[in-house]
Amino acid sequence: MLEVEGLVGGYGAADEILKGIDLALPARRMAAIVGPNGAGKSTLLKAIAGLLKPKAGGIRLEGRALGGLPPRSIAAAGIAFVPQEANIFPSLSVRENLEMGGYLEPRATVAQRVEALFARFPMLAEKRRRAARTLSGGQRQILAMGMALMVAPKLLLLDEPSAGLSPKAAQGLFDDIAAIHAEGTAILMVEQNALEALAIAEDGIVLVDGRVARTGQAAALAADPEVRRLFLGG
Ligand SMILES: Nc1ncnc2c1ncn2[C@@H]1O[C@H](COP(=O)(O)OP(=O)(O)OP(=O)(O)O)[C@@H](O)[C@H]1O
Repeated sequence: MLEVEGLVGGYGAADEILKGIDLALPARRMAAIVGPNGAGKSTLLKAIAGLLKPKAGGIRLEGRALGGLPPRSIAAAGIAFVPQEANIFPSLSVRENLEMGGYLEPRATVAQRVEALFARFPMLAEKRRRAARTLSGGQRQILAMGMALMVAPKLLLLDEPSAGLSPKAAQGLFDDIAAIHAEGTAILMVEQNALEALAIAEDGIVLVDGRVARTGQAAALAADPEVRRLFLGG
């Protein structure tokens, strides 16, 4: 469903963070992108979401070229991006945040999807009138994912969803991510908690210095002593 070919790009004219990335993700599949700090993992997600203009290479969703399109068109094509930071509106209520997530959708669809998300995540229903700033870190991440799910995306891009969470909160969040995937959404997730991410993903992609160093079945990569030693901190 998603094909990335020879993707080169960075933040300025001179810097090249992504040095020729190739990857493919079938429909409904989940892949974890892991690798050392500064490898370009977040940059890759930003490029797919249209926040960075690639210098070279292609990005296709179901055969349609997306490289160079504005983020709004990429969202409309079915890709929703949850950035690592500033991914909710703190002063708006939980419900208003979800409504913002669906601002491209017709009003009736928004109301329906908010109700579906309340049924799916009872915590969001319970706190629907609370300002988002009063949520815990893990609850904020669920709200941020809920906002992304408001467009019923084919592909969800998650940038370090467990960042800053306690191990227990992170595990709860990973369980929710696994459930969202099981319900049929393809997910490409960047994670520092590499082993936990590989445990819920089907595929693993190890990114090192702007290039794909290894790909394979997530479980096989997590069990590979060389991958563990070189890329996953032992
Ligand atoms: N907004 C930005 N402007 C300029 N350079 C940036 C920006 N964001 C990231 N970079 C640079 O791009 C490179 C890759 O960063 P990126 O955040 O993609 O790495 P990462 O693999 O996600 O790392 P981490 O695991 O530490 O989050 C780094 O050298 C970083 O300094």
